[in-house]
Amino acid sequence: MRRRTLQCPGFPPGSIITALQSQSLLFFRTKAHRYKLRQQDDDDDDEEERDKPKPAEGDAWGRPFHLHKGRGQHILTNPRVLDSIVRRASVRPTDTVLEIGPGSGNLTVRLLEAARRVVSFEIDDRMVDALHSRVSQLGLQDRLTVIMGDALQTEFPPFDLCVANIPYGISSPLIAKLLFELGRPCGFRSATLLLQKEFARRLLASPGDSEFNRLAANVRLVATVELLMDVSKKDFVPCPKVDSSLVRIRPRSDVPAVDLDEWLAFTRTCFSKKNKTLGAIFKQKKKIVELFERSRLEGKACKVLEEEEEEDGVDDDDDDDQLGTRVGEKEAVNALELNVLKEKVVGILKAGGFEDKRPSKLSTKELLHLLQLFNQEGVLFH
Ligand SMILES: C[S@@+](CC[C@H](N)C(=O)[O-])C[C@H]1O[C@@H](n2cnc3c(N)ncnc32)[C@H](O)[C@@H]1O
Repeated sequence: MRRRTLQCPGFPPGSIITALQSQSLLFFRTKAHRYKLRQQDDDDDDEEERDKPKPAEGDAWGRPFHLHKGRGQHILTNPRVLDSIVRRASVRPTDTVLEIGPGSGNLTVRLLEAARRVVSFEIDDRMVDALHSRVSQLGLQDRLTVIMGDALQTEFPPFDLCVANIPYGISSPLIAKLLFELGRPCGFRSATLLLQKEFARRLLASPGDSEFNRLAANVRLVATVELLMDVSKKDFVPCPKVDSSLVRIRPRSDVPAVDLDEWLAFTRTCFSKKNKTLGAIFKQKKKIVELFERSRLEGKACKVLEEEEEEDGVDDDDDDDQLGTRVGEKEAVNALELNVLKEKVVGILKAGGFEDKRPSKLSTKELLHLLQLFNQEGVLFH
């Protein structure tokens, strides 16, 4: 049977990389060489051995290996870029580094050389095995802890820096986890992450920029973001469709005193239609109902009805007619309360001068001010 195989740096001879089953020749640079990747048939093994490119990275795999695009398995193979990531991450010899998605370990081995220890989260058990073998061969195993599992679902241990070429599919929730779920202060100096270029641009956007969105607004509240370098898609195997950017995210030490859950729920509402005016967003019935359900007004409205029910001796055994009346009463009260809430919300927006403004143009200070105005009037988002 003819089977397609592909040689590439970071993989042992004979590795099967299904994501790369194209007939074309692929080229990419390494520090010293420009390696040629060539698809060959298995029955050309002898020729393959002769012609095979020297792996750019040490590796320990001795068995076929399929890369899963769905898990973002694009291996960064350019040693220049890998070295640069570690350098720009400013790793200190005393640091514990958190790495998400070590894959075959191209970045991990460099981090291990620079840091005191590395804790890596990897979801793919085949990668974990390969990483363990590779790191053991280098004698660096004592400084590496690999946690097998989904990085989003597993608690992070304390760490000084996060440095990672992450699977791009988890960029948003991972950044949210790093910045909003580790408590205050976060306890780490910075996260140096390789991200999809377009995603990185959104993260770097300022209010008024077309890319500015809820994620950028949330991140700006608690961190600063800087662009370190762009990385070509040609530096990965298999070659993804998109280019990448390395960014550094630094948690702020001066985070405004705001309930972060309340802030996140508030920006979710504000940015639900980022190019509409806040007046248009908050006048939507759906939004008012959501606010009604969450705000204290709901508590009050329901309480009134519950008290009435207690006084009337209404209980679960009431017949359907009585229940129907009750439901009708409840709906009427709810409709009234909804109108009151809508007027209140519009009044707050008008008084603060926000009715005609668009969320994508508001600074953190302005958003915080609006949230404060809402909260002062008892309108809660969380
Ligand atoms: C883009 S590759 C990076 C590999 C390596 N760091 C490199 O630079 O070549 C992403 C890695 O993350 C792993 N991964 C995907 N989803 C994950 C998750 N939710 N938690 C932990 N690891 C994950 C994949 O199996 C893959 O090894």
